[in-house]
Amino acid sequence: YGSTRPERILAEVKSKATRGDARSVVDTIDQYCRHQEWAMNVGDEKGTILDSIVCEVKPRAMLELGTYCGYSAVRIASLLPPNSRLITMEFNPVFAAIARQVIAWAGVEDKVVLIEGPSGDWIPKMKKEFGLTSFDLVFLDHWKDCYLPDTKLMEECGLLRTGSILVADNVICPGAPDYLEYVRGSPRYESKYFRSHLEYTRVEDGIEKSVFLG
Ligand SMILES: Cc1ncnc2c1ncn2[C@@H]1O[C@H](/C=C/CNC(=O)c2cc(-c3ccc(F)cc3)cc(O)c2O)C[C@H]1O
Ligand SMILES: [Mg+2]
Repeated sequence: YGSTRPERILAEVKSKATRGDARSVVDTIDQYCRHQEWAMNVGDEKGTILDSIVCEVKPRAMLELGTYCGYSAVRIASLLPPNSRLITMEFNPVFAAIARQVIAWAGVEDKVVLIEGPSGDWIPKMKKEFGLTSFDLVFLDHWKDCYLPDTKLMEECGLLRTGSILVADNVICPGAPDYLEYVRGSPRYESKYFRSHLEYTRVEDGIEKSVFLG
C-alpha cells in the first residue's frame, strides 16, 4: 500500500525542515510541491500576497477554512502578533492529523487552534466556544462551493464586523463564481482582485480581498 500525498509532505518536512523554524517548513513544502509532486497549498506566489495582507491587518482573531496539510496555517501563524490566534477548520481527520504535526514541527502550535469538523457546523458555535466577538481576517481555501454559504453564515452569526476582511484563494482556478459575484456585487463589500498564478504553475489564478462594510 502507498502513503498518501499529505503523509509524503509530512515526511519531507520532518526530514528536510528545521524543527521550530516556520519559514523552513514553508520553503520545504514549496520545494517539494514544485519539484516532486504538486499539492493544493496556497503556495509561494499567492502566499506572498496573503502574507502582505496578514502583515497589514495584524489580526488578533483570524479564521482559516480548509487547513489541508497546514501550509497556510504555518505561513499565517509565523506572522501573527503576540497573543493573536488563528483558528483553522478541517473536516478530514487524515488531513487534520497531518496538519497538527506540520504545525507542531514549525513551532507555531501556540498560535493555532485546529478544529476538526465541517465549517457549517462550527461557524454558528464560534462565539460561544471561543468567546469571540468577530474575526478581523478570514482566509477561505476550502471547497469552492462552500465559500458563499459560509460567508453568508458568518454574516448571519455576527462574526464579521465593519472592516473585517475576507481573503479567498482560487477565485479563478478552480474558481468560485457565485462567491465572486456576491462580494463584487454586494454594497456590503469592497472587493479587490490580486492577479497571480495557480500554485507551482503558470496557470492564471488569483486571490480576492473583500472588506466587509457592515
Ligand atoms: C466545509 C468544510 N469544512 C471543513 N474543511 C473543509 C470543508 N470543505 C473542505 N474542507 C477541507 O479543506 C481542504 C479542501 C480544499 C479544497 N481546495 C481545492 O479544491 C483546491 C484545488 C486546486 C486545484 C486547482 C487546479 C487543479 F487542476 C486541481 C486542483 C487548487 C487549490 O488551491 C485548492 O484550494 C481539504 C478539505 O478536507
Ligand atoms: Mg487553494
